[in-house]
Amino acid sequence: MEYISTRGKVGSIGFIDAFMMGLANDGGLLIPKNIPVIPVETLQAWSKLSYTELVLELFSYFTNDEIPKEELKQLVEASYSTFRHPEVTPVTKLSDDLYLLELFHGPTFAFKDVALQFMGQFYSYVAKKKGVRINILGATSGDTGASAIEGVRGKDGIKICILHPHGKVSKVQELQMTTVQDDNVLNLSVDGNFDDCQRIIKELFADLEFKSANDLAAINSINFVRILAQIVYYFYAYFKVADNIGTTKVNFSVPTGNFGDIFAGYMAKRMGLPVGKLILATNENNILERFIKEGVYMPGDFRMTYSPSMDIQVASNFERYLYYVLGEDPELITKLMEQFKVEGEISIDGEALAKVQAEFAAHGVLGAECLATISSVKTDANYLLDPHSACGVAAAKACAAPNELTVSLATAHPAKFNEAIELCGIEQQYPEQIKALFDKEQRQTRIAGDKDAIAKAIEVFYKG
Ligand SMILES: Cc1ncc(COP(=O)(O)O)c(C=O)c1O
Ligand SMILES: N[C@@H](CCOP(=O)(O)O)C(=O)O
Repeated sequence: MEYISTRGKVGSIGFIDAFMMGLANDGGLLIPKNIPVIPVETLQAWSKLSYTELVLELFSYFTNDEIPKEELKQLVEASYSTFRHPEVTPVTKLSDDLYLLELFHGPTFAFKDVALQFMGQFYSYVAKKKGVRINILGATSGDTGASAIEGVRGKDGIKICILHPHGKVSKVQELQMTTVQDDNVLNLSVDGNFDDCQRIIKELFADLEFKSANDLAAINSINFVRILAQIVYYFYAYFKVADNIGTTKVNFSVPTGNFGDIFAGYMAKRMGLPVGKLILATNENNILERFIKEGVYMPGDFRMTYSPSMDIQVASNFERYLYYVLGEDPELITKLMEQFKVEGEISIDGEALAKVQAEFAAHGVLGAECLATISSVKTDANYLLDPHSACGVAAAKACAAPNELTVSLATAHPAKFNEAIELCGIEQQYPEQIKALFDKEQRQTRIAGDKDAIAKAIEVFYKG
């Protein structure tokens, strides 16, 4: 498998090079040159595998044997040995046609651990094998940061700097990031919102001189390995709920912000998994809902919501999807992304929009509906959803036709977002690991949302 950029100016590169490049050097996003299609007989064989066995089988289509089999197996097993559930991402039934895919059994209680536990192991492997320094730079609306830090804290040859929007993450998310005392971790608390943090790191990655001088590496979903690891659980969940592997269709409802998770679902569908609709759930920050319904991709006003990790307007992975839906034309994508930078809008219509609407449904879940969903699922099924997962369930109910089988992604544990849970009048017990955070000392640096100031701070940290 070779990897190319959505903007066409990187050439074809291998798996490890794509991992290390993160954001494509031409400013685009890396994608596999061809999407492998898995035959039905293979799907049937895969349906009997454990989670880690499935990871290895699926990765084998993407890694080109660049990592010797036995070493990859050790990395994968180490990655998922930190999960609290033996199935890694178990599926639970909410009703006859609605299932939850629980993605929060990793160390930081959010779906990010599924990919970032592996990426932590993989960065460490590459640092040792190649004798290179790795300086991770990431932006977070709360969950990626905690998970990425957990994946690499204390690891030799690796430093990590995470930008989070000051005062716009939940208390537990903030504690998870800022109570880590390892010297290889820097938390910058940025005056601004997540879009500002993401724009700044993308600009720093796009400055190739700065990127190379500082050995920058990416852990956000701009890195294709994040997407790859997230494709696995769509297959795993499908195998748990489908009666006839290869023919039964299953919808997936996905709480969405940066479009990484649902793009992994799109890839799974392109790989031959019988996915019905991909149901995109947003909160009030609903640029993607508007795109799917109207074909217009244009940021609205930033809103703080009960699901802060999804408080995102400019969705990183949208460019990857646009590339596919508009006929894999890198020149067109380059033009459209330039246009977006200048005019702040991309519009599609006609056949392209019809294609989008055939693949996706969308529902914007406002605050009241989010809280009502948490309350009703607690009452009806005695299951406590976090506010992001509640958006997924609300969208599944709004978009799936009666009797269609739907899996809704439970992307975080409710203990991370007690602010919303309390508003529902529900008292929850924190897991011990989360309770312990409140007694720890915090370390973070407040900084203006200014690219140059941030570049200076991270340079000092990486060189120190
Ligand atoms: C708990 C939670 N749910 C959903 C999302 C949205 O996922 P994505 O950004 O991949 O669309 C995020 C953030 O990414 C998150 O942290
Ligand atoms: N919601 C995310 C935002 C970053 O998304 P990513 O998937 O590109 O890392 C977060 O929790 O930080």
